[in-house]
Amino acid sequence: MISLNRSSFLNNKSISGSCSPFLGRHRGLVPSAPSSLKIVAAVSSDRDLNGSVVMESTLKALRDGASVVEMDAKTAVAGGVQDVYGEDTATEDQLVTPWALSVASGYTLLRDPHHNKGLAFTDKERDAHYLRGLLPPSVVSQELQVKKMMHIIRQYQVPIQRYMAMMDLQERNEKLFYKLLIDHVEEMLPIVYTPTVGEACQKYGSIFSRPQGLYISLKEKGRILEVLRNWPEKNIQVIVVTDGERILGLGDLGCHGMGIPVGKLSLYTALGGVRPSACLPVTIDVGTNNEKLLNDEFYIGLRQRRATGQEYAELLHEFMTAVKQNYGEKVLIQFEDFANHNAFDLLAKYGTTHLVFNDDIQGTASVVLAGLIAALKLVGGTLADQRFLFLGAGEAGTGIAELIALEMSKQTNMPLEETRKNIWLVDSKGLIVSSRRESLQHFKKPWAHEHEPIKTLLEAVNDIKPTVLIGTSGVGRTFTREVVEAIASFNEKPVILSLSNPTSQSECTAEEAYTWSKGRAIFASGSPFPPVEYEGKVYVPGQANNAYIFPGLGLGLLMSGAIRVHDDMLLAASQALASQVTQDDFDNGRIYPPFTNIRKISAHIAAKVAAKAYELGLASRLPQPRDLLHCAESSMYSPSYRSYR
Ligand SMILES: NC(=O)C1=CN([C@@H]2O[C@H](COP(=O)(O)OP(=O)(O)OC[C@H]3O[C@@H](n4cnc5c(N)ncnc54)[C@H](OP(=O)(O)O)[C@@H]3O)[C@@H](O)[C@H]2O)C=CC1
Ligand SMILES: CC(=O)C(=O)O
Ligand SMILES: [Mg+2]
Repeated sequence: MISLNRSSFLNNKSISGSCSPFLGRHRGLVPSAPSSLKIVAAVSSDRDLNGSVVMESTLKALRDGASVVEMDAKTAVAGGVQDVYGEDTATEDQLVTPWALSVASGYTLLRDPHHNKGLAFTDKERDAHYLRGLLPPSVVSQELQVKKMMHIIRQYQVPIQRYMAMMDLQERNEKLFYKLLIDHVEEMLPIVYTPTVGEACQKYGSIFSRPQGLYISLKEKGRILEVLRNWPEKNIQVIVVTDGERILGLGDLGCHGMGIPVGKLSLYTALGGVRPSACLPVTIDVGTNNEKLLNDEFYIGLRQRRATGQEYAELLHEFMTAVKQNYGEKVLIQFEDFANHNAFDLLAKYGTTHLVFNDDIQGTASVVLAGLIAALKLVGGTLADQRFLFLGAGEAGTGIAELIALEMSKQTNMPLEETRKNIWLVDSKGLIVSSRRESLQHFKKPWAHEHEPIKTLLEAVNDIKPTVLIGTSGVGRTFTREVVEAIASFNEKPVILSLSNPTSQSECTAEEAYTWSKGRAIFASGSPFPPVEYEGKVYVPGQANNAYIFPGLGLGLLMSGAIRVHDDMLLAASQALASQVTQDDFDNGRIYPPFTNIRKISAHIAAKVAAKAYELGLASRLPQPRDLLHCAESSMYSPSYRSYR
């Protein structure tokens, strides 16, 4: 188990001393990503996730006792050298990070979450890796470890304790963490993701034990590239970044927003099969305007009010530039939970130069469109036959509205300006209408239709008479009984989506939607609700959450080597997700498939997204694989333990 660390350098200069000469002695056989190195060290490995092949010759050389080196496909074919540490390219006056390679064994191996197997180390491995006596004699299977962990986690009554137990496991034994998450996805998702991750962010300072992810604060201005180089993994493929200003529907949580990128990336691995070492969670700390946090002795971020304007823009620009410089053109950057006054601008600014997407605007749009396409099977008619009303006209609301309008336009050949007229949005000041145009933020302007001003949602429902009601306000219990009864009074099957997270912010509960509509609502929510029994029938609400989309979308982008995200990819992802809803789901009133099949679903989404990337000429991984679905499925990370020689 070859791991890369700086402590070995600090403890033993001769090890690091061997790094540079080592490079010199083995031109073409350079140390590259530690993740690949780990795989090289495992006897059975021949391919790492997302395609890079570990050369059989390297494996053979290792078996034959050659030095511990890695040769990736690129290096072997071109004979070139990937200077992942920046050491070769650094001039004499530039500082370099003294990364060193070492083989983890004994106590260090047990403390290395990437390689630790706990009691699952075999007797042979215990002998080979100096583990004798460091573990009790029993040898158990990974399945038994999963069973035991589930037993422990289920004993915790409080969700945050379950969250902490999961985070602890992730820090201790990564493969076991992912096996648990994958094998028990329906049960574990609400723990590592919404709603519990919301509570975890609110309490992040108090529960903080070991840091996860990379913190980039104003203190690091001018040194972000250096900071990126402190991260131990070098082959990063996906970054989820937040500045913590709009964490779920919980507002500005500053640096405590880190729980979100960490959680989202664990889903990239568990749901989308992207290997964990390729994932980098980042929190940009520009301060917080949350007074409670500023006065909280356990707050872990900068104690200052948020930087804005040029100072903010410069830090973000330095980050975006450094990411590209360090990880190349094709690293995927997912913007997450930024406030809308930055989110739209960042997406517009970097959408043309980087592989970026905003999950709250685009991922959410794609998942909701998928649900609506599926819902049409229950409601009847086409998308263009529907009238949509949103509560909330921010990132999620206008993002969804725009994608629906785009899909309608494609289906009907009507101009976008026309299809938008089927869609109405209410914000905190009431219905968005033309008389408000001048004072509206730019992303609301396309929705300012001709209409008398309306102040309340109930009035808007009664006036617009929507067939579909979508909550993206971040404010709980805003779909009141009157609102639900009103929409149910003129729709046989009203579609009601309460998208706001976490559960406390949901516009209504599943029980309220079914009861107040007398069992006629087609309901889905951002955070999960349990099944509801109403007048003897059981209704199973779906979860309209971007977690259905971003892991598969990301995998498709990586697989194809896409260089940009295109709206047609979001539409392709929606169609792929909608096609996975079965008759059995419909019979239960669901417009989304269960998360139990999510890896299969993500593979389908990835294949369609990748196909679209090739079709649009945005794919760089050539030639196009013949069977993209097989390619997606076979490249997924496996949480099963590997054998160590
Ligand atoms: N299910 C999912 O997958 C996703 C869910 N979400 C959830 O959606 C919610 C909103 O996120 P996002 O769009 O990014 O947030 P934004 O802050 O961008 O938008 C919120 C919108 O809600 C409006 N609003 C706030 N309070 C009220 C109110 N009392 N009545 C009417 N409108 C109100 C705001 O009005 P104004 O503009 O006037 O201030 C604004 O237009 C969050 O809870 C988030 O968790 C987000 C992404 C994905
Ligand atoms: C799900 C999500 O991305 C959000 O609530 O912000
Ligand atoms: Mg989000």
